[in-house]
Amino acid sequence: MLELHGLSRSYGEHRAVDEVSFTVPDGRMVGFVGGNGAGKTTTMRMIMGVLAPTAGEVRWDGEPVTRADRVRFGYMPEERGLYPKQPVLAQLTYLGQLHGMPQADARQRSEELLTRFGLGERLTSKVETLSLGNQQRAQIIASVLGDPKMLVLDEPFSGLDPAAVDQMSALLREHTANGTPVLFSSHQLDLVDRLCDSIVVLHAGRVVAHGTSEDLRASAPLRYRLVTTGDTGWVRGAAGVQVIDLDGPSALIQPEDEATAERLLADAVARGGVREFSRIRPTLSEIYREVAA
Ligand SMILES: Nc1ncnc2c1ncn2[C@@H]1O[C@H](COP(=O)(O)OP(=O)(O)OP(=O)(O)O)[C@@H](O)[C@H]1O
Repeated sequence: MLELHGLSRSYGEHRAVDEVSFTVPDGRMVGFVGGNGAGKTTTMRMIMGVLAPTAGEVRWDGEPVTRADRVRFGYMPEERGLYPKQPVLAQLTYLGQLHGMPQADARQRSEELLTRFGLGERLTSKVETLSLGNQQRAQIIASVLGDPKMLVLDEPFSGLDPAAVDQMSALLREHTANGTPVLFSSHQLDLVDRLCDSIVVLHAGRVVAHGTSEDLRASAPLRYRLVTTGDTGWVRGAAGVQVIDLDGPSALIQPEDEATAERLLADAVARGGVREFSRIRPTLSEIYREVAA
């Protein structure tokens, strides 16, 4: 398990990361989201020891993380790391060896993964001759070589087509199934929602929300869509109800609690036909906009 305790980093007067604390439990996939400049990359660099924290600590399995621990972490940095001029299989084999794999194993595993991800015909191609999406596939493969104990991936899904997203998701799931904690950053909120066991939302260097998508939804305001057979304008006068949007027969409302919602429904039934009365589940994007506002 990876734990961050009060991790902070300043650049001069600017506090890029401000007392960030969260955990990535064994076998769990945690999505790290936040707008441009929120501090995700800075946090990941501190996890990997590329950048020293101004304050706070990273712990691995209950102890302060060491250099030896980090050697066993798979890392996909924002700046990427493959050499453009080198053939892809040779390069991944070399990186596998750096992670302690014997050369033959590193080559076999790299070839197997490259083939699985559609690059079986490109083993001897130089990295720079691959499309950006295919370079990205090779980058992800590089980060999972050598049985990593933890995966820290900075925007691994950016630039991947939907098929590659599914293949890479399956690959990461294989690692969590073996107990490996996975932390990845992304701006693709629907993907994070679909894939992750829990989500950390960073805004201006601070954690503003943390939990499963169900937890985050539960903390979002209670909202219903009410559609009647007539004009629904009367909801404006209903006690304890905030009207978010009103368009003829259709209203988006925010009752202060469930009891108020039930009263409103009874009122609507008494006034005539009710076509729809449904709880609105906010998307992760909507929750994100609320917490980052
Ligand atoms: N080397 C640096 N020197 C000065 N400021 C920096 C440096 N690196 C990052 N910052 C600042 O720290 C803040 C956090 O940046 P960071 O790259 O961690 O954000 P991010 O969440 O990864 O953003 P993005 O989604 O755009 O990649 C930003 O305000 C950025 O300008």
